[in-house]
Amino acid sequence: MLQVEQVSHSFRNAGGVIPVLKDINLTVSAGEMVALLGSSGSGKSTLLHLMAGFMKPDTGSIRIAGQDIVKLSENQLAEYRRFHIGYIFQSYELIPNLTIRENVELPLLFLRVSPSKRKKKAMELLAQVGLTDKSGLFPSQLSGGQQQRVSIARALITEPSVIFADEPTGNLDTSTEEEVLAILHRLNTDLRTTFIIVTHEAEVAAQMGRTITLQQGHLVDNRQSPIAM
Ligand SMILES: Nc1ncnc2c1ncn2[C@@H]1O[C@H](COP(=O)(O)OP(=O)(O)OP(=O)(O)O)[C@@H](O)[C@H]1O
Repeated sequence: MLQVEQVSHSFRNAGGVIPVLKDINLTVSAGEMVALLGSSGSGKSTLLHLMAGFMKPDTGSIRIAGQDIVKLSENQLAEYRRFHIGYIFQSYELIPNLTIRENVELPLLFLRVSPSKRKKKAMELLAQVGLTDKSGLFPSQLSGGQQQRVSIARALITEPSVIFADEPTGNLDTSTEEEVLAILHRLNTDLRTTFIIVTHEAEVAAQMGRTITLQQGHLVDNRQSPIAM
């Protein structure tokens, strides 16, 4: 469902050109849970941003469900992201003055879904992540792990075929990390959502079905996890 072919990318700044990704090739099948592992600065977030359509690579193609997103115009890409892609940030990125339910509903507001349908769907997803009783609270009234569960519900509300997550448990303690990873696994099993998760923790990567390792912008390893759940 996701094919990255010969993707290279550089950043330009006052000091010159910084090559960040070099000739990346990878394929992810529908329903997989994949970890992107690598040391700091190896290019994980850059690759995730390219695959999620936040920016375009210098060269190469990125096909999601057959569509090369590199070829889309900015408007088409924004539209594509709204319908097909979910994104989970390390720092949750919830809107502080909206309630938990309103935060989860937000992607559907942009898709002009009616208020009653938005509310129903948001409450269903909040139930799935165990937060029904928190729906009327504001983000600051929730713990970090609860806020990340809200952001998972928000990412799922458009029923995207793939969810990209950048260090989704990076701000959480170990037991809360386990809870959040368990929710991602359950959603993967129940909804067959594909997850691509950036992490620098080998223990998190070991819980995914496959681990792709980057080193200084090169893909150096791509293997099934021996102990994947
Ligand atoms: N907007 C930018 N402009 C210039 N250089 C950038 C930019 N974004 C990232 N880089 C550089 O690209 C390289 C890869 O960055 P990236 O954030 O993809 O790495 P990462 O593996 O996700 O690291 P970390 O684990 O620390 O988040 C780094 O050397 C970084 O300094």
